[in-house]
Amino acid sequence: MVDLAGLWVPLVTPFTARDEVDLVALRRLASSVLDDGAHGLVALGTTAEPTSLGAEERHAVVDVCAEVAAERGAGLIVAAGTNDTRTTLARHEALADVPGVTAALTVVPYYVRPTGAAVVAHLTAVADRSPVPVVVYNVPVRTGRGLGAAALLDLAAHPRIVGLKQAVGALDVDTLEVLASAPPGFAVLAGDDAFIAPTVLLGGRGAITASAHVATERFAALVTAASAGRTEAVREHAAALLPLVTALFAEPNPVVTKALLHATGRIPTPDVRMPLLPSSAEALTRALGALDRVDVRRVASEVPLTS
Ligand SMILES: O=C(O)C1=N[C@H](C(=O)O)C[C@H](O)C1
Repeated sequence: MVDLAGLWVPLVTPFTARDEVDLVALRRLASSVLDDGAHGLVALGTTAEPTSLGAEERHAVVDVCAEVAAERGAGLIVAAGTNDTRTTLARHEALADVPGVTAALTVVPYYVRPTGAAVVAHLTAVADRSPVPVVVYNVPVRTGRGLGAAALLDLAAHPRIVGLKQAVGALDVDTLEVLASAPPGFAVLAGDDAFIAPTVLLGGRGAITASAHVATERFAALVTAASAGRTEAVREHAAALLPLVTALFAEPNPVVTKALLHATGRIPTPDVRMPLLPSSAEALTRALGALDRVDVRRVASEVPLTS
């Protein structure tokens, strides 16, 4: 049984002023979110700007995340999907050499626009050969192709496909069908930060949440409360966090999050690589205000302990 329950933070890639990956800052960030209640780390998620990293940089990022996860006994998901099957297979096979990987995150191939049947064939071929379990990443706004309930439930029946990061911008009927009908060992994770509460209340196992770089304790408490069905607490946490989530996603992820982490002294620069542009001053001001209004101390007793 793969343990995907809880809050997973897809880490940004901090850059130095010389545009190098700052592995020291990455290590610090990874440790801090685990200290603050995250169950695990996601390396090379969309938030990490993976398409702007070279092969050596990608390896270095994964190595740091693997080290920190191992030190803390935390989970590690590594995003290994891309838009061609051969490269996707090679990236999954390479995970055999990374210790402690909980699962690979495998995105629906973007840009190419294969048929639904072809996307299922791609994900099945990858899962057949992957040395680690696979979590499917369904994010049509980024990929141009979305998977509906029938395809997702087909994939959920594969013994190596253990979960779904669902990011369809809504709690739609397909998501409800998957939550209702997926096998017990299959974990649905909220992939849109604004939809953690309803997804987990309806049976989702947790969330992969870029916003949780900040106010991590409160996001962890939200997931914990929703998993336990404590609806009053869920409403309170979700209401407190929504302005922060909308502020962080006012511009393309992760530009505002990086600006906020820099402004609060947690990464050395707010820099993103082109084609992203840095956050506007207005978006940062709004995010700082939203973060200021989240009371993280309200939740101390609800944060699950990591080892
Ligand atoms: O990197 C991720 O994983 C996430 N990416 C999403 C996106 O940028 O679309 C947002 C989500 O919080 C996690």
